[in-house]
Amino acid sequence: MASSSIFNPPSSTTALLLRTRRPIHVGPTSLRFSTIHSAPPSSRLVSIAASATEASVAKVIDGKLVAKQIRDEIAAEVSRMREAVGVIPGLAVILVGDRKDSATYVRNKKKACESVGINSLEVNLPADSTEEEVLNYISGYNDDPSVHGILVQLPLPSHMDEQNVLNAVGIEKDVDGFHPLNIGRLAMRGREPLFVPCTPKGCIELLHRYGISIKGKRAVVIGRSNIVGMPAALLLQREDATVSVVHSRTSNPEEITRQADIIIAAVGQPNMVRGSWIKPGAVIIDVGINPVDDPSSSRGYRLVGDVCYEEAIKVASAITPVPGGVGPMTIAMLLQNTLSSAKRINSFQ
Ligand SMILES: Nc1nc(=O)c2c([nH]1)NC[C@@H]1CN(c3ccc(C(=O)N[C@@H](CCC(=O)O)C(=O)O)cc3)C=[N+]21
Repeated sequence: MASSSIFNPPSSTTALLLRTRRPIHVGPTSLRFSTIHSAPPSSRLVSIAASATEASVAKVIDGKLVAKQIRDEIAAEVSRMREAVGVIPGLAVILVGDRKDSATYVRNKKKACESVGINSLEVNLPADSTEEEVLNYISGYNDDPSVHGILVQLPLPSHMDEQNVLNAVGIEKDVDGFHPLNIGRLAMRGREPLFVPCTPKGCIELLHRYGISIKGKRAVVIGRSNIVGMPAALLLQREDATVSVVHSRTSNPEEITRQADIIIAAVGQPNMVRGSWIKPGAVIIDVGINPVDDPSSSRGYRLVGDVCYEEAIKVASAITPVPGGVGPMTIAMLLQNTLSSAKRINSFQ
């Protein structure tokens, strides 16, 4: 098989390869050259020499396409369960306030639910609601057998104690994976969380589905948030990577990042990771979704990642775009968590 197939995009012809999720072991060196040059070993030396002068371009990891594939798989499972036991998975989303970005995300989640046959319930509370009102809704959904997943859209208004609210979500319906018990289990060897947070789970799923092996690799996570950076580092470690976390107090972020075979960037700083930060052949998962002014766009802004895409694409072997990378995967993982919750609650395999 040509070595370039390792990074074949998930088209229908490669769907089988992708679905098997068999780890394909590719060292950083072979990653570096095999993706760009599919030449046989005898001419590899020539390829290496050429790569120093020729511009090479990273494979684009198509999160939108993979997310669509996953939604199709979920839709099939949802109807199988409905036909077998008459249960339809239900997701309750609690949105407090009227932040425009949050409203957009919630709308997208609802659309995604509809597209796979998951029921979505939504409550939009005013920004000046009390924490107690939010807790009351959570408790109602905890007791509601038609609800299998509860998501409290973040950020909450500043007068609420976010952790207190997240703690109230029943652990068996915590499809965001933000409950301290789920996070705690994620951090422990030999334990399994009921749910893994959607964004980091989507990052790992992209690596798996593109046949990029993690075991033994050097991974650098940039950012240490509770919802992305920290769980991403834990997940990579569970996948046997050697993990470093770079954050705002790291004295030499560029130097550390340049050691990485796999970079997960989740800081919310537009274009922070430059080409010079990237080891040639590294794989980049860009979680950042940052609006920057763009008068030429109809919205007046466009979205860019935490990684300078134009520079990175010339150095990396594979990279996720923004938009169309991790974002759609986050929502696909939420649907997957909701389905698996409904299956667990109903003892349906
Ligand atoms: N409890 C909670 N759980 C979350 O999972 C959660 C949250 N709160 N608060 C906000 C963040 C952000 N988030 C995104 C999901 C999808 C896209 C997404 O699909 N983005 C598209 C672009 C969308 C556009 O064009 O505007 C893309 O990257 O291609 C982005 C961001 C989930 N979050």
